[in-house]
Parts: sequence; structure tokens; C-alpha cells
Amino acid sequence: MLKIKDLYKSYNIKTPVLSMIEMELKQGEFVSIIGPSGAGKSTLLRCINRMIEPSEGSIVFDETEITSLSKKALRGERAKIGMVFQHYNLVSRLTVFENVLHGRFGYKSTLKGILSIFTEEEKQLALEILDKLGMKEFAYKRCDQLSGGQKQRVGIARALVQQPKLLLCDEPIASLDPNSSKVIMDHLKEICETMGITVLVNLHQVDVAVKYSDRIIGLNKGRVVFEGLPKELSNYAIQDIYGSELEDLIVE
Ligand SMILES: Nc1ncnc2c1ncn2[C@@H]1O[C@H](COP(=O)(O)OP(=O)(O)OP(=O)(O)O)[C@@H](O)[C@H]1O
Repeated sequence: MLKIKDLYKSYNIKTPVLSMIEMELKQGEFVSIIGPSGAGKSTLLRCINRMIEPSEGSIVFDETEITSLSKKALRGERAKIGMVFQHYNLVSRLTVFENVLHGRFGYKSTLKGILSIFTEEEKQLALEILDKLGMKEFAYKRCDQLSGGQKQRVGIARALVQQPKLLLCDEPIASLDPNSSKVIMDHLKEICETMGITVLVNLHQVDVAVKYSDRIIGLNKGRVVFEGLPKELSNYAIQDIYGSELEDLIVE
């Protein structure tokens, strides 16, 4: 359902941040991308929905070449790709319910979006998803009154209300404590397994990637240096992925 070929991205002419990226995801897979800080994980994720413009290469999602789409056509494809952010990206003065409904903007005309006109079905869907994530009782609370873990569940609900085929999660647990992290990862795994939504998640924690993923991709300096099953992630592979950063960690 997603096929990336020969993807390059450089922010300046000198050094590419991503080089020769090749990867494929199947429908319903749970795949993690791991790698040291600056390896290009966020850039890769954001190239997929063109929040960042790739420099070269092909990204075929759901049989559509994403890189050559016009702005209007891209909007339609983006609606099928949900995104979850490390810092949630919620409007803190609005309620949980309002934030979740923002996930429907991709399906609306600009005017209906500005006026926040949503159908009864859309409102029902938002409440059902909040219920699934254990957040229905908070629906009419302002988002600035929530804990980090609760905010992230709202972020996931906003992505799910898009009824996406693919969920891109950019370090969704990097700002959370271990208990909240587990709740979020369990929800993402369940969404993948029960709804058949493909989940691609950037993670800093190797143990979490091993526990939850069907497959792991290791990035170092913008290149894929590992791709395999969690059980294939040997100490050598971890060394390849983390390189000198791993040595720094051991010294500490
Ligand atoms: N807008 C930008 N302009 C210039 N360089 C950028 C920009 N965004 C990212 N970079 C650079 O691209 C490289 C990859 O950054 P990216 O955020 O994709 O890595 P990452 O693996 O997600 O890192 P982290 O785990 O710290 O978030 C870094 O060297 C970063 O400084």
C-alpha cells in the first residue's frame, strides 16, 4: 500500500538528509523506524504526505504517485493519511470534541471548514472513536486541561476520524512517561490489528520498537542500514544503526 523508491531529500545542496530510501509497507502492517537523533526519521515520515517536499524519488501510496500530485489532488490523498505528532498539535483552547472534528477538514470545502460545519455522522464518528480510546467522558473538556497521555489520545482520535488507511506517528511517546507511553502504544497496536490501518511510527526506544512492531527499519545518516523482523535486530544491527551515539550511551 506504500512503496518508496530512490527517495532523496536535501535541505541544502551539500548534504542529503535522506539518500536512496527504498521501503514497502503492506496493508495492516505495524512498522517502526528507529535511529539516532538527526538520522532523518521525521523528514522521511513527512516526505510521505509531502508535509516536506522530497527532492527526488517516488512515493506510491494506495496506487497513487504522491510526488507528482497537484495541490488539490494531494489534499484528497492526505485525507487518507493520518498523522500523530510528538507535541500533539492540538488547539489547546478548544474542546477535545472540536479538536477531533478537525480531522475531517480534509473532506470539506474551505468554507465549511472555516465555519466548522460537521454532519451528524461525523459527530457520531468522533464520539465513537473517543469512546474507543477511553476519552468520551472528556469530550467537552478543553484540551489544555488534559495530561500528556490524554492529549496524545486526542491526537490519535483526530487522525482516526479521517478514516485513514495509513497512520504516520512521529515520536508519539517521546514526551510521555512509561505508563502513558504503554497506553498509547497499546492503542496504536490495537488500531492496526482491529481496524487494518497500517501504522508507521518513529521511535527512539529500541525495546518499544521490538515489542510492538511487525518489522523494524533502522536509519543512520539518512540511509536505511537495517530492515527486518524484531528478532533479527541483533547487537551488531543496533551498532550499525546507532553507531557512535551508542558508544556515547555506553560510556555514560
Ligand atoms: N527545515 C530544515 N532545514 C534544514 N535542515 C533540517 C530541517 N529539518 C531537519 N533538518 C536536518 O535534517 C536532519 C534530519 O532531521 P530529522 O528531524 O529528520 O531527524 P530525526 O531522525 O527525526 O531526529 P530526531 O530524532 O532528533 O527528531 C538533521 O540534521 C536536521 O538538522
